[in-house]
Amino acid sequence: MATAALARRLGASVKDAGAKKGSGWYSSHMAAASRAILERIPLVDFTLEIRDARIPISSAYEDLRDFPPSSRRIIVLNKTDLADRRQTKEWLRYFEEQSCVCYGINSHNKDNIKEFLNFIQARVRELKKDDQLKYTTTIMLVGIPNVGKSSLANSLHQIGRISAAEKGKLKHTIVSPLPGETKDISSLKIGSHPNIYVLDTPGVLHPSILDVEMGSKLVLTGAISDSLVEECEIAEYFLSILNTSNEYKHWENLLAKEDEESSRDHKTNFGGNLEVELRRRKQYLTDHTQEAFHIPLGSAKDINHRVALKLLNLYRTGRLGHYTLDPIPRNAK
Ligand SMILES: Nc1nc2c(ncn2[C@@H]2O[C@H](COP(=O)(O)OP(=O)(O)OP(=O)(O)O)[C@@H](O)[C@H]2O)c(=O)[nH]1
Repeated sequence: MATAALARRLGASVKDAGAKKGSGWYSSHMAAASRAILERIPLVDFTLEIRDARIPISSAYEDLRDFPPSSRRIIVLNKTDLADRRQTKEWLRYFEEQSCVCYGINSHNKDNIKEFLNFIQARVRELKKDDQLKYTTTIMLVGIPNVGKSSLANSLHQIGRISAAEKGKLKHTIVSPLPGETKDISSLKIGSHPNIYVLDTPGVLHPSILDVEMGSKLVLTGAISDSLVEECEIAEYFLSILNTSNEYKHWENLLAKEDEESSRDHKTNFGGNLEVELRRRKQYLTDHTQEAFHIPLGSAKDINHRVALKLLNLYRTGRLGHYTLDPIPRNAK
């Protein structure tokens, strides 16, 4: 079946699941969080809207849709390591053309975080000229579930404190591959002179997703829990995307390239041993990729389910290539 038809079928299942009271993706904690976030927007200095770089439009935070672009609102496309690099550049250009301040980032990459911290500090200096610099700056991270708000908050906290030579224990907000794990608003210090704090907030989705294709992208990228629909249906949708892309042609190169990138990142970030890391990585990829496509004995339904889970895990961790699922709007300038 064609990708669009599969997206609509999966999106319809997501929509039906969301409509079931008490068991959908919208929970009472989201309603409370949405109100708490809206109350704080006028009080904070900056609002960072975190989106998933693979779905820059589908992952928009609904409550901010009607706010006009402003230098105090920054759109952050996170998980750029999982998206198509060329399309991310086009998306950044698109947002700039819409007069939005926009930044692309991989929250797990130390160099990205350092550059982003410099960018934030420059914005803070611009906003708080002269004596205002002695006052504390607050930055609130908002977004739909699972886009990486807590990961970004933790990374900024870690790097910010090291560069400010701050002493004391590092704090952590909850990071999880499952959506909806952050339930409270928490603050982490990311800079001194001036003091800068980030507020990590729970992910909030709109109570009803009207666009069925958007629903299918949200479940594939992990913003909506897999438990609401059949995992086989999600995997089938991913396979249809894979079939229409050229990514699989790069799979042979992907292994070598990822080895190279991963060991370089590992060395730069954590000072690891190159050879050991290369061996570990190769072994991991070989084991896991073979495991995914090896058909174990068992009922057909069980096998399909296991393969679907593995496939989704490989896709979501970037081991099957880089995909941007939202196309740039045709009427873009
Ligand atoms: N590949 C990749 N994974 C990321 C990145 N940022 C976060 N993740 C992963 O995405 C998942 C969700 O991250 P969280 O930081 O818990 O997301 P969140 O937006 O706080 O989630 P909620 O609690 O649902 O609001 C985790 O498995 C993270 O490790 C990134 O830049 N690249």
